[in-house]
Amino acid sequence: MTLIAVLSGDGIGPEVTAQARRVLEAVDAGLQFEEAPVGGAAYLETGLPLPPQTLDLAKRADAVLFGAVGDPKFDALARAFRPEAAILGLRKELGLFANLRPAKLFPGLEDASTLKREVAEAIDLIIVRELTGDVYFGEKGQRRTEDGRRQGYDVMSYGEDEVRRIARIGFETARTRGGKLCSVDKANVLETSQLWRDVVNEVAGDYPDVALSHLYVDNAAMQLVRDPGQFDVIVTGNLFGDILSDQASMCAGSIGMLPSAALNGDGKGMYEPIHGSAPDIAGRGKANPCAAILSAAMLLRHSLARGEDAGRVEQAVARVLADGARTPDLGGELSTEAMGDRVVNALG
Ligand SMILES: NC(=O)C1=CN([C@@H]2O[C@H](COP(=O)(O)OP(=O)(O)OC[C@H]3O[C@@H](n4cnc5c(N)ncnc54)[C@H](O)[C@@H]3O)[C@@H](O)[C@H]2O)C=CC1
Ligand SMILES: CC(C)CC(=O)C(=O)O
Ligand SMILES: [Mg+2]
Repeated sequence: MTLIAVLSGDGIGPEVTAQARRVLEAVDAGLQFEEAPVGGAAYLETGLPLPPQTLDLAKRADAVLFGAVGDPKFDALARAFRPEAAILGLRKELGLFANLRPAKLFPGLEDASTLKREVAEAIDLIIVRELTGDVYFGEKGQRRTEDGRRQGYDVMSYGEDEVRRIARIGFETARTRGGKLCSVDKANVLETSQLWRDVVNEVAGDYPDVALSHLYVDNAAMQLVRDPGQFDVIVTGNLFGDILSDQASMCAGSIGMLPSAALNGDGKGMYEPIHGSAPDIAGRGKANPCAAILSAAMLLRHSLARGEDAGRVEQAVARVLADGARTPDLGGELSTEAMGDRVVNALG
């Protein structure tokens, strides 16, 4: 029996996750699903954003299908109780250090991209984002300086082992694609980045067949909109990867199009769209479910070793988009559920 934990969360999380689950059910009626509350929904139910029974389910399951967490109504809570603590906790507890975020333009979405058609057409890259380190997990807090002023701090740090293992994922990913890896850092200013760059260069010795380059993150952000076709695989830290992937999503037409896989290097994975809970459109059937559906395809490929089924789902999404199916973010009028219907029907 294959068990999928479904943690759909807040805002549009449940709306898009429902469509991803339907697609998985259409691919294999034998998959078992178990749902558990997470994020703001879990806080309201249990007083905790990541209750022990939810974490236990995520650990027991063969894979986790995750929606999104967060809502402004929880902003005043202490950090440990905010919905976002749940996703950071899951990533840490499950050891999901490698986040794959593919960005490519599906044929038909050229006009949805913020880039000129001929520039947009070339985007087909994967951001390999480190996911359990960096400022998100360093010491943090607020304090008073000696003169009584408030100060906030978040410590950015990386150990060499953390950099080495994500660099290896970057090189291995590049090997399966175009053989090009671009490491993104801020080594002209940050010690963390200098270590990052040194370690990536050391690991490169094991991958002479991969062409390695380095970019500072500010330049990388600019290059991503100037000429995204130059990138094959980008490997970068947690913070930079978070920001660059949202940016890459608009090159590919919408933040509602980008899926992700968070992996522990041993088959365990959590699969989620890169977007958040989108409180501005939640509850109105306006969310694009494609990112969640494509995340389900990544689940099939990476946790269930069912690459052929993953390809079927990706082709179904490509087919309905080529036929003109569009949610509002892509300039259309289809509801979240209607878009899910189209993809399920295209699966045949
Ligand atoms: N993985 C997660 O659970 C994440 C959670 N968040 C949380 O989500 C909440 C909202 O954050 P925001 O900064 O507004 O980012 P967001 O990604 O939720 O939304 C940004 C913009 O993109 C639009 N958008 C997002 N997903 C869409 C989709 N599938 N279809 C159509 N439009 C879509 C939204 O309507 C909004 O205008 C916050 O509480 C934040 O902390 C943010 C990012 C990731
Ligand atoms: C709550 C955030 C750390 C999640 C996020 O923005 C992301 O992983 O893309
Ligand atoms: Mg993000």
